Amino acid sequence: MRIAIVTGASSGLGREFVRQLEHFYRELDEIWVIARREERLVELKKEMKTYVRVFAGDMEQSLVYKQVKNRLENQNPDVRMLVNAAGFGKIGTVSDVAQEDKNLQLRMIDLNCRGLTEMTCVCLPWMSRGSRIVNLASAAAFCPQSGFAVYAATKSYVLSFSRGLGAELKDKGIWVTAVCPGPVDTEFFQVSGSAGSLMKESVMAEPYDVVRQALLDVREKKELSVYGAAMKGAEAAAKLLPHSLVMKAMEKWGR
Ligand SMILES: NC(=O)C1=CN([C@@H]2O[C@H](COP(=O)(O)OP(=O)(O)OC[C@H]3O[C@@H](n4cnc5c(N)ncnc54)[C@H](OP(=O)(O)O)[C@@H]3O)[C@@H](O)[C@H]2O)C=CC1
Ligand SMILES: CC(=O)[C@H](N)C(=O)O
Repeated sequence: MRIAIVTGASSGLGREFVRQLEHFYRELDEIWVIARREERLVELKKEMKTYVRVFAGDMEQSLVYKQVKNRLENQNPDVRMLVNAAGFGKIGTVSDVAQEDKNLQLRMIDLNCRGLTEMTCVCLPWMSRGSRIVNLASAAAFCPQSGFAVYAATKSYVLSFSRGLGAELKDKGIWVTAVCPGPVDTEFFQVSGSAGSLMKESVMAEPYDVVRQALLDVREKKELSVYGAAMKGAEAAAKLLPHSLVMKAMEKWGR
């Protein structure tokens, strides 16, 4: 049985991956979807032609990983693709966010870094030559960001982890792609607080376009998927210029 597993499938980019996977990979027998909001996952299941198996659970807790692992052990599927999309951010300085909720940033690190790593480790034994791992990093991974410091740091982890893991798995024919979009119009900003700046609003992308580009890049075994000219420019700037300069520019125009 050939399956794909998608975390964060109840909205935004994760849900869009599930929708487009059906068209990109016609040979899938099942898509397993993970998020806390079960009713959203059930809704998604209803609209899909491919069988969708729902795992409703909190990835900050251990139970859902055990449930996925048990199911993998029982069914012994070939995991053709893992999409790690579950994640969140919070706009604000480290001290302001901590004052509002002292655990929030720690939970962010837990979900964005530990959760993504744990789900990858759970799935890896069931992946084989040609399988793909798709990790939602962000353009925020390219350079530190004041006012979004913990989030950007978690995404630098995702980018670095994806590249290191990709190098480890290359000989096994398993390909890892880090997806690094700029702002995308999803529920992300309802959780994080407003996208805020005119600059962010002006480069806001649609989930459909970002995911389509990502799946094309995944097909071509690209290490990175960066959607749009503006974010490609941001990637180049962060490579070529001192980060202190890029950070100043972002402070001036980015918020
Ligand atoms: N939107 C953007 O501008 C960008 C987003 N990204 C990244 O893309 C990924 C997806 O974000 P996006 O789709 O935009 O945001 P959304 O808020 O639309 O989706 C986030 C998803 O993560 C799930 N999730 C959140 N917390 C948990 C949890 N504790 N356990 C299980 N699932 C959880 C949510 O499901 P539920 O609440 O039901 O649990 C939801 O399905 C994130 O990693 C984000 O950092 C990267 C670059 C840009
Ligand atoms: C939420 C994101 O990851 C996005 N790249 C942004 O910086 O707004």
